[in-house]
Amino acid sequence: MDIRYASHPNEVKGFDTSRLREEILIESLFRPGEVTLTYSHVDRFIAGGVLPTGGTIKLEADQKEMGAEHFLDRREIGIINIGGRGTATVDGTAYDMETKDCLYVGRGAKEVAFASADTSSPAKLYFNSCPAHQTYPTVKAVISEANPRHLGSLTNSNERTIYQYIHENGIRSCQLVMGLTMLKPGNMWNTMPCHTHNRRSEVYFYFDMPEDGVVFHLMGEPRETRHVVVRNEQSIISPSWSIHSGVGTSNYTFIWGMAGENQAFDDMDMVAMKDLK
Ligand SMILES: O=C[C@H](O)[C@@H](O)CC(=O)C(=O)O
Ligand SMILES: [Zn+2]
Repeated sequence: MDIRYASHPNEVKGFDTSRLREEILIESLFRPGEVTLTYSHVDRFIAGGVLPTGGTIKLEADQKEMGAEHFLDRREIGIINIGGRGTATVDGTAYDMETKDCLYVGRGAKEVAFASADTSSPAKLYFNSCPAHQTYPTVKAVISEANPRHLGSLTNSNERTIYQYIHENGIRSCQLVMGLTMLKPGNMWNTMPCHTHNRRSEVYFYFDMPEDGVVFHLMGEPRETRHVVVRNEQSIISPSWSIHSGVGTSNYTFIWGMAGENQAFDDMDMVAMKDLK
């Protein structure tokens, strides 16, 4: 699996474009018939994707890097389908996964496997996983069961709805907080005004973008910002000290996942617009 390390903000200031991309961008998450895994030492967060184009694909532990027999021996996972209909089977129980359905699987599940209902329009299962100290029940939620929060306005080009799936008042977990944000047509900005949360790191996964569309994702300390050009179905790892915001060439959707010290979604350190550099 692809291993990423944590970097000090003072070191990141000196990175050129390719070094910054190597550290924080995950360029390829969906490969036919494979599970892709990126392991970040920031909060030991794993982000990955599964694209079942043939038979069933199992989620397996990287024996060397995880030192575990099963992927979820000491972890929990949140999975959101962004593709065609599929199934996620957890220890023999099959969960139907339509697009934008979310499945949380608690620590200790042994066999997790994925399949597409129709391989001509395969499921695309994006997931986030982090260490877990106890078992919370495995629960599925459809988008209408997620908690919607409407934010922004068309005049600020940032009208969007945040759907919270795994959070303090929704699907329970040890660390993982996860959901997705959909921008309304004509809106291109996410998370501006921006924030940091030194208590948690966060991974963004951008999708529902045209192939030639880009998001200029903004990262860095508030007074030392940098951008990374992100394309459809790519992820960005945001260390806890970094802002995470972006502007696209058209509207898009993104999945956010967080882990760390707390799960308090609103515990953010807002950055005043006058302080950005
Ligand atoms: O800590 C919370 C996260 O950064 C996101 O949920 C923000 C977001 O989806 C948005 O403003 O559109
Ligand atoms: Zn955030």
